[in-house]
Amino acid sequence: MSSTWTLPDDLDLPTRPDFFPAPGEALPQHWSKCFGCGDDQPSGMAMTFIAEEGIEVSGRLTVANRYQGGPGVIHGGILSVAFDETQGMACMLLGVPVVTGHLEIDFAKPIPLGSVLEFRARMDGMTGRKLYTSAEARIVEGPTAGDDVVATSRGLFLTIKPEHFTPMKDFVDGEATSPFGSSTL
Ligand SMILES: CCCCCCCCCC(=O)SCCNC(=O)CCNC(=O)[C@H](O)C(C)(C)COP(=O)(O)OP(=O)(O)OC[C@H]1O[C@@H](n2cnc3c(N)ncnc32)[C@H](O)[C@@H]1OP(=O)(O)O
Repeated sequence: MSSTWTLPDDLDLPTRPDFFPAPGEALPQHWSKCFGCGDDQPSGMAMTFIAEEGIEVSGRLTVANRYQGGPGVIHGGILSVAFDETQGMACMLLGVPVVTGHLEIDFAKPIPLGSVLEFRARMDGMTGRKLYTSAEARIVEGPTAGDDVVATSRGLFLTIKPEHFTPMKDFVDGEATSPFGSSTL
């Protein structure tokens, strides 16, 4: 089964901006306490990202034992976090903060614990504040590594003003080590 996601006809495709890291360079984390990528989040997934050619980014996740859902396999929610994070990072191309409005995943194959997953995401187009993204994941290390796509995702992100996060400021855990709400390069 796959989704019924269809892209609107009237999308613009952004070009790669000068400020974006060159292909092969690392992308900065967008928020140090983020569960997906933050280095100040000990319980987090510590994903890392690099800029690819064009308007693509890639991310890596090592499937730790604590990410288990069914016996021996990754939890679908963890996989969803990884897609959310990777597709959000693809939106860095715009240089403005975004949040996820809608995310949908197709889980195509079981992913064993201990696998290393590579996610590739891109912006498929935008209109106004709405950014349409897609991504896929492959197992690049582990007992079932190969070229097969093991999961796919489509997501809608909305640009926001930095003030979006201001009402949440009092709920941040501990001292922020990167500027609050600075989801930009
Ligand atoms: C570059 C930075 C890198 C960041 C990486 C981050 C990775 C992690 C990202 C996350 O997990 S963010 C956390 C999860 N998401 C949230 O907490 C967002 C919660 N929702 C909101 O705050 C608001 O609903 C939202 C800002 C998304 C939209 O509210 P707004 O009042 O700003 O917009 P509005 O509701 O007027 O919708 C604007 C347009 O988007 C459309 N829209 C909004 N939500 C939608 C939805 N869910 N599905 C489809 N369309 C949607 C809406 O129909 C409308 O379309 P039109 O312009 O054509 O009229």
